[in-house]
Amino acid sequence: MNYLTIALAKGRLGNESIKAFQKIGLGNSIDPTSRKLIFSDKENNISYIFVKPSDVVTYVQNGVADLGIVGKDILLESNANVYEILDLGFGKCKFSIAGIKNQGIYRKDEVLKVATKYPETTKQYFKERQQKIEIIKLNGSVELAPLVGLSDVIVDLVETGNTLKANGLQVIEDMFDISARLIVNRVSYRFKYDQIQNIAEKLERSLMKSDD
Ligand SMILES: Nc1ncnc2c1ncn2[C@@H]1O[C@H](COP(=O)(O)OP(=O)(O)OP(=O)(O)O)[C@@H](O)[C@H]1O
Ligand SMILES: O=P(O)(O)OC[C@H]1O[C@H](OP(=O)(O)OP(=O)(O)O)[C@H](O)[C@@H]1O
Repeated sequence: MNYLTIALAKGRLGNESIKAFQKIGLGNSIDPTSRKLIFSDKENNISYIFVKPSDVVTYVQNGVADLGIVGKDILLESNANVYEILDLGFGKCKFSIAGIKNQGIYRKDEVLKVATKYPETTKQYFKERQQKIEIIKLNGSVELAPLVGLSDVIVDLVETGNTLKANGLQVIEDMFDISARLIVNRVSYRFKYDQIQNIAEKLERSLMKSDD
């Protein structure tokens, strides 16, 4: 049996990711309350490493990890050279444009100021719609930007809509559906195909069961 390394995100997707592996009889070596960043499961020949959500792609793309779980938002933004083999169905939210007023956002001759944590996805989206924009790159609390006049609109993740509502904002346009995805290093997928496919199929089957 080959040795597999699996990169999981700390934070929001962490617990769901651990649960997904535990449902298929893996991941029992992980202690979510610990500050440790690496857990080895010698019985199943697997190591789990815990990294920042946006770094999961980096570890998988470089082959340090064979597999990873990451939000589709990060995949869109990073344009990573990895295989995305399964939609895991958790971490569901939408990538949306939001603003103070529900008015047309497309102002062909004017530059629209857009605050976001996701500059690449935002640039691409507006380019396809021939809207000139100025990106204001933020690292969080993006909803604040239109309130204080830093931007006209924001591009951010929306789940319940509570953050928008609490700040007097509303969705103007939904861009993409987001959820957690299982990603695989391209070389690992060739050389460890059976083992990886086995895990992916088990995860998929267990997801279908929990949908019932
Ligand atoms: N409100 C949300 N509802 C559902 N899923 C979300 C929500 N916000 C983020 N996510 C998903 O969870 C992933 C991780 O989000 P999390 O909030 O843990 O980290 P982050 O704040 O984006 O990253 P960092 O820790 O680097 O600041 C996101 O990439 C996205 O796929
Ligand atoms: O629609 P809701 O259910 O309110 O969720 C949306 C919020 O969740 C995420 O923020 P997060 O909590 O990760 O904080 P951040 O702003 O620091 O990224 C996202 O950036 C929104 O702000």
